Amino acid sequence: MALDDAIASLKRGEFVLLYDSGKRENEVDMVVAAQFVTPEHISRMRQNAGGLICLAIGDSFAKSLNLQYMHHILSRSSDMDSDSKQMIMGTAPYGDHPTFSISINHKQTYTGITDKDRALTIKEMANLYRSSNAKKEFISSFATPGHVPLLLASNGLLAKRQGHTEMSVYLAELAKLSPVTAICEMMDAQTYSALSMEKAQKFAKENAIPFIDGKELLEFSKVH
Ligand SMILES: O=C(CO)[C@H](O)[C@H](O)COP(=O)(O)O
Ligand SMILES: [Mg+2]
Ligand SMILES: [Mg+2]
Repeated sequence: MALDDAIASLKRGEFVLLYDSGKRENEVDMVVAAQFVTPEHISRMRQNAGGLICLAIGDSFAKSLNLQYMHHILSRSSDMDSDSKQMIMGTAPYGDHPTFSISINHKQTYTGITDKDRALTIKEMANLYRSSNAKKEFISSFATPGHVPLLLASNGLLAKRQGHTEMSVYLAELAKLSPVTAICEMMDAQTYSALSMEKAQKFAKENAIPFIDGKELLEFSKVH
């Protein structure tokens, strides 16, 4: 079953391709468990996916760090005038709220954007999950703004929201890994749009990467 292969791949620190649905973004993300991330993973997401490399984190971890959604931070900001607040996107065209929070760099990075820097930021965030003093270490070891956007998974995961944020964290939990995943949308260099599900499935087959359809994952989550 594709899900067993996906869980095994995540446990080995390898990628999974994750499709949401035609009714949503109609995008396929490359997904890897953050605790295994190396500069090579970032390089492969950059070259084989090409979207925005983000870090999705589970709800209780996000709450332990007091992380908020960016659209809430901006709405509450006194630095944004009321006219400008009309720009704040609370709902995406496909109906979901964005899961963006702040963006970060680990303080030992230099510019924050190189494969080495982003791998350090991502890996150290995953390590933080196991820390007994996560909030204190988060504040002392990371800076914002940075080059790794944090995405906050909804409490209740797929029961609440069926985005790549929640689906990737759910997969990590099924794999009994830290609920922290690095994800990146796959882009199509020929069409300048998102890579189609069909082309992504072909890439998955050619590269022996498990491909997960969000529809199946949602059905699985309803009965497990
Ligand atoms: O917009 C995004 C961040 O680059 C991507 O779509 C990512 O997949 C997370 O968002 P979502 O949970 O809405 O799919
Ligand atoms: Mg998106
Ligand atoms: Mg997405």
